[in-house]
Amino acid sequence: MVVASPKPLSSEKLRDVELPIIDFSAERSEVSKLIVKACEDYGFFQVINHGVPEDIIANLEHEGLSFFALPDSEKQRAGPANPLGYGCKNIGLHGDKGEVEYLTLHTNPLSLAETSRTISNNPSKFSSAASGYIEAVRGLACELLNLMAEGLLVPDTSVFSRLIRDVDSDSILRLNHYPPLQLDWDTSPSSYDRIKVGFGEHSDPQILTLLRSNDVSGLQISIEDGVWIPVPPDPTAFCANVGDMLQALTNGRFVSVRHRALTNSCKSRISMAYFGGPPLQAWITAPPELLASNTNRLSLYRPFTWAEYKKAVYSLRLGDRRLDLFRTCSDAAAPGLAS
Ligand SMILES: C=C1C[C@]23C[C@@]1(O)CC[C@H]2[C@@]12CC[C@H](O)[C@@](C)(C(=O)O1)[C@H]2[C@@H]3C(=O)O
Ligand SMILES: O=C(O)CCC(=O)C(=O)O
Ligand SMILES: [Fe+2]
Repeated sequence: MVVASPKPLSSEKLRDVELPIIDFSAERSEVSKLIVKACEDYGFFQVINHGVPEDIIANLEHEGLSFFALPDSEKQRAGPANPLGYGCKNIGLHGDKGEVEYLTLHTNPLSLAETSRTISNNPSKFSSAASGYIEAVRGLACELLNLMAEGLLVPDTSVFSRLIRDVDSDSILRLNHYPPLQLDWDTSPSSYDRIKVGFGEHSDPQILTLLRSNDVSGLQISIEDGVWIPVPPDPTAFCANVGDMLQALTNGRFVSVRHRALTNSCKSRISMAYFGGPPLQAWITAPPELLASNTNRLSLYRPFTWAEYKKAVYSLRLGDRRLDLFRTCSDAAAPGLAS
């Protein structure tokens, strides 16, 4: 069957680019150089041979699929997403919509145990699958952040990872489910336009996101407005997204990647994203070594706390470029926020 794209997607360009794949089992200094290059060029890479045990991933995927298969009335017990909990089609608080249902959980063990009671009839099974996954993926995220600091020649190599290892880190686990689209036989041929936006264009606000999906395509990244690069699905890999906080912490050397997820398949897509965030009171400032490499030794962003940034995140729309609001030079700020 020919798959056509609906109006909002048809004016866009798709570009076939080979995105960086990092083999985590390769030699350390080589890995750190490649990661830095990927974060500078794309703010994105895929990690293979990452060492997160398959059964840990499979357990959480199984729990997620069981939850999303429940009748609506049962899923609603875990909602509405405010912002934690179950949400369907509404993203955030300002009218963003998408063909997605999701569960957003705080990684804090007490919060996780509490939310699990609304998610499953066997809450301890759900929370142990989620906490096993969080622990393993946080370990990988910390290692990647250490490699980034090494590659950037920052002497304090745990300067970034410390923020997400902190017991008070404000990190999130999110399960997204993009159901296969139903064919509507009795309407016009346009009902065959099967590509829909599951999760609209945005950047992730936190430091680093590690996202794992099943073998169904949908994720795309953009490094140029209106041009999209599809990410080949690989259930054995993790996608790493530089978040807004890492862009600020590297004084703009790394770019927080704009991305989105489309639903385009007869198969349902499930993704599990770990968003490594700092503690609420943490100050976001680049280490001095990264300021010195900047031509005029200035910081691109004014110092701010994650709490202050998070407030801005939740007061804005999904696609807004919020980091621009924190730039030091007013003339360098983007003229406007996306609608
Ligand atoms: C529209 C929104 C949803 C979001 C909070 C926001 O106001 C803007 C950022 C969105 C985002 C994108 C990445 C993650 O999926 C997320 C959990 C996050 O931290 O920022 C979502 C937020 C959300 O769905 O609550
Ligand atoms: O499901 C995906 O592939 C992307 C999800 C995403 O970008 C997010 O949850 O922030
Ligand atoms: Fe995202």
